[in-house]
Amino acid sequence: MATDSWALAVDEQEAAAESLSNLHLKDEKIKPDANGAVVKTNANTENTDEEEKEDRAAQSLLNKLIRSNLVDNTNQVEVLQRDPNSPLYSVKSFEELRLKPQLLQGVYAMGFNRPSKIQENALPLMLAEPPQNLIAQSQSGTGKTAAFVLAMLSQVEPANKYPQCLCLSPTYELALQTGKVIEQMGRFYPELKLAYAVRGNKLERGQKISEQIVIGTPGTVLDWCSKLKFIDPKKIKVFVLDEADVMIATQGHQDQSIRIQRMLPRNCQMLLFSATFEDSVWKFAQKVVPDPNIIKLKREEETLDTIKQYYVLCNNRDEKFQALCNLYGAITIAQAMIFCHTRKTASWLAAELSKEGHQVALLSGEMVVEQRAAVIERFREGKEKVLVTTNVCARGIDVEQVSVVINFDLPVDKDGNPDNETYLHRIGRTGRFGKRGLAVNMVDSKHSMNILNRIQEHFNKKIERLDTDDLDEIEKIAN
Ligand SMILES: Nc1ncnc2c1ncn2[C@@H]1O[C@H](COP(=O)(O)OP(=O)(O)OP(=O)(O)O)[C@@H](O)[C@H]1O
Repeated sequence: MATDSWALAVDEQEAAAESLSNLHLKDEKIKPDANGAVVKTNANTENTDEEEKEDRAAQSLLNKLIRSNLVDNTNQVEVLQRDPNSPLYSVKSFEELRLKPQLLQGVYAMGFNRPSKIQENALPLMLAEPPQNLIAQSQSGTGKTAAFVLAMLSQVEPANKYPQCLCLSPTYELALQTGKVIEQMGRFYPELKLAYAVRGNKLERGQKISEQIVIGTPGTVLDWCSKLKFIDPKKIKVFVLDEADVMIATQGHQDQSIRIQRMLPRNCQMLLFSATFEDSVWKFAQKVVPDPNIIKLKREEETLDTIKQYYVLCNNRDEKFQALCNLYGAITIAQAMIFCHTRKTASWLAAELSKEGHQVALLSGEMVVEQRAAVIERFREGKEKVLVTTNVCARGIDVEQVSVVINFDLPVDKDGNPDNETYLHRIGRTGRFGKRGLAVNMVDSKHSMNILNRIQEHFNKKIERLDTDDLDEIEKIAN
C-alpha cells in the first residue's frame, strides 16, 4: 500500500470509529468527558515516547464494546452460602426461575437460550424470597451484567414512578453500557424508565426523579441521594455495585459508594460484582455487602503449550523491521498482531509496514475507546491483516484468526522487569481453539536478551533462536 492509500485507510478507520462513537450520544444533556480525541497517525505529540498508562475503566469498556458472546469457561463455580444449611440451587434453564412473562420474553429476545455458568448459581440466589445479598467474581464476559440486570428487573414495579433500583458504575461510559442491557432486557415493560446519574446530567433543584432505575457514578449518585434529594434512598429495593475492582482504582469512589450504601434500608438487596478479587476488592466488598453469599468462577488458564516461540537477534529498530519483512517474505501470515512499547514506535512501524504494501491497522492509546473498538472490529473482519498496537490497548482482545504474534518490543513493567503476565496474554491469543500459534520476539540489546531469558525461566519453556536471513529456516518454523 502506498503512503496515500495508507492515509486513505486511516481515514476509513476514523470514519468507522466516528460513526460508532456518535452512537452513544443519545442524551443531549450528557457530555462524556472522553469526547473529542482524534486518531493521530503520525503521533508527533509530546508524550508518544512514554509507555502508555493502564486505564482499567477504558479497558473494561473496550472489552464490552468488542465482545459479542459469552466467554467460555469450563471451570467449576465456587459458591459460599450465607446459610450453609440451606440447599444450593442451580438452574439449567431460565424457565426454572419463574420470571415474569415480559422478563422471560426480554431474555429470549436477547438470544439467551440458557443461563451462563455463573448465572446458573447466581440467579437462584438473587431471585430467592426474601432476596439475598451477593458478592460475585468472574472474568469479564461471563454474564455478570446480564445477571444483575435480570435481578433488578424482576424486582422493579414499573407502575411505581420512583427509583427502586440503583446501580453504581465507575464511569459514565460504563454506566451507559449497562443502561443498554437494561433497555434491551426490559423492552417488554413499556412503562419502565431509566435515569443516568452522571456528571453533566443537570436536573432542576427540588425535582424528584420518576424513573424506576437509576444508574450512575458514585459522586453524582451521592449528590442525588443526599444534597439534591432527587432520589429517596429509603425506597431502593436493589442496590448493585458493578465493576468493584475498577471502582476502587478511582480515588474517592470507594468512600462515596460506602456512604450511599449506608443510606439504604436494611432490607435492600445488595449485590457486588467484580472481574478480579484482590484483597482490596474483597475488603471493600465486605463493607458494602452485609451477610453475603459469595460466588467465584476461576479464570480459564492460558497456556503456552500449543505455541512455538522464537527470538530474533537484532541491533536496532531498523534491523527489527528488516527481520519482520523477511518473515513476511518467507511465510504466509493470515493475520498478525505486533506489540510495541511506545506509541511512537507503533505509529512509525505501522507507517513503514504500509509503505511495504501491508494493510495495517494501528491501535493506540490516544484514540477514544469507541475508536479502538472500531479498529478491532475492522481487523476481526479481516479488512486489515496486521494490527500494530501498544500493550494497554490490546489486553483481552480475542481475534480467532491471529496466527502470529510479534513482540517488536518485549513486555516490561514500569520498573523495567519482564512482565510475564502480559507476555502470556499476548502470546496466549495465538494458539487457541486447537490451532498452533507462532510467537516471534525481537531482541535488540543485552538488556532485552536478559528480559527474554527471565521470561524463559519463568515459564520454564525454551524460546529458540531464529535467523530471519535464512529463508529455509523460516519456512521450517511455519510448518
Ligand atoms: N445466558 C446467556 N446466554 C447467551 N449470551 C449471554 C448470556 N448472558 C450474557 N450473555 C452475553 O454474553 C456477553 C457477556 O455478558 P455480560 O456483559 O453480562 O458479561 P460480564 O461478566 O458482565 O462482562 P463485564 O465484566 O465485561 O461486564 C454479552 O454479549 C451478553 O449479551
